[in-house]
Amino acid sequence: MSQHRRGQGPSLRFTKMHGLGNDFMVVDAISQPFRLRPDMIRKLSDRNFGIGFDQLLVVEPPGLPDVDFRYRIFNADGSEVEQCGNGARCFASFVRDQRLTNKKIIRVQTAKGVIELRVGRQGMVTVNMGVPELNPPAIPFAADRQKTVYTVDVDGQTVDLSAVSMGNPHGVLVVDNVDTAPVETLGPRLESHPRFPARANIGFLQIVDRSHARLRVYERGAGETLACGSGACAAVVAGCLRGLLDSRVEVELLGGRLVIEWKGDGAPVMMDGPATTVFEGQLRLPGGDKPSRRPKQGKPARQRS
Ligand SMILES: N[C@@H](CCC[C@H](N)C(=O)O)C(=O)O
Repeated sequence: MSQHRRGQGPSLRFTKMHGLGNDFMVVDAISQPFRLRPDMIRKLSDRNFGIGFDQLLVVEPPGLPDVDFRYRIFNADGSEVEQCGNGARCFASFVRDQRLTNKKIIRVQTAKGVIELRVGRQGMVTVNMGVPELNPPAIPFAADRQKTVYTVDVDGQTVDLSAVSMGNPHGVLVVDNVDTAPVETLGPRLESHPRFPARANIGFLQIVDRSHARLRVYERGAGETLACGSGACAAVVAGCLRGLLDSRVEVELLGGRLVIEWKGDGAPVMMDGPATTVFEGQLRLPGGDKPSRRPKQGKPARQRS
């Protein structure tokens, strides 16, 4: 429970976790009061002046029947988003470690629907990430009709990409070699491109063979990360639709490997990978950031203002 010391704000227990180096601050907002403003999230995400993380994950009681928890996700820039695949695996491991559940199959409500997490052996978790969305307005992506590959103008140059939503928006480019791909330059331009009105995560996909791929992702609201689970799912969907990949693919990211399976049209994407706990900590919040019992429902990420 939170405690107050004279002249200081309340304290907050958190756990630092990662999925293949995509790192998280995870907070149990069921057994302690919790609320953080976006500016506070940005400060805490700082790797020099804060705890350092790509995303903040918050565990809340469910708001729907037949669901175990509600899962809220905030990017390092403070924006609330709909989906985080690596975070989902850490979420499953966290709620079991904290004894919030002993179930091995956990149903979780996200801002874009319900996902199912299956806890396996040796820290591995399988996530049913749901059916990918390819309809442009639902991604959202500006296009007059649905296509597998769109040509996008970036400062006078054209780039071919696929647009996929895994609950959150992704653009996927096929490149010859991820080591030399223009992730730092093209990533931020496409992340905030006007054709992605809610911004997007941008994946650079290298096909090794039909069941192996390499991937780097410039994440919306976090920059390039060591791994992006929803990005790996979107990349495999894009690769399958382009006829370049089979239905079961090992995706090599900077931080390690994920196995992604997609059986095609109308089928959900399954993601298999590890979840790792690094340490547990307690944070003294400034007086002005008093947690409240009722966390406010945030809006999905929009254009940076
Ligand atoms: N790292 C995540 C994705 C986190 C959210 C993303 N940056 C967004 O804004 O949609 C993953 O593993 O999927």
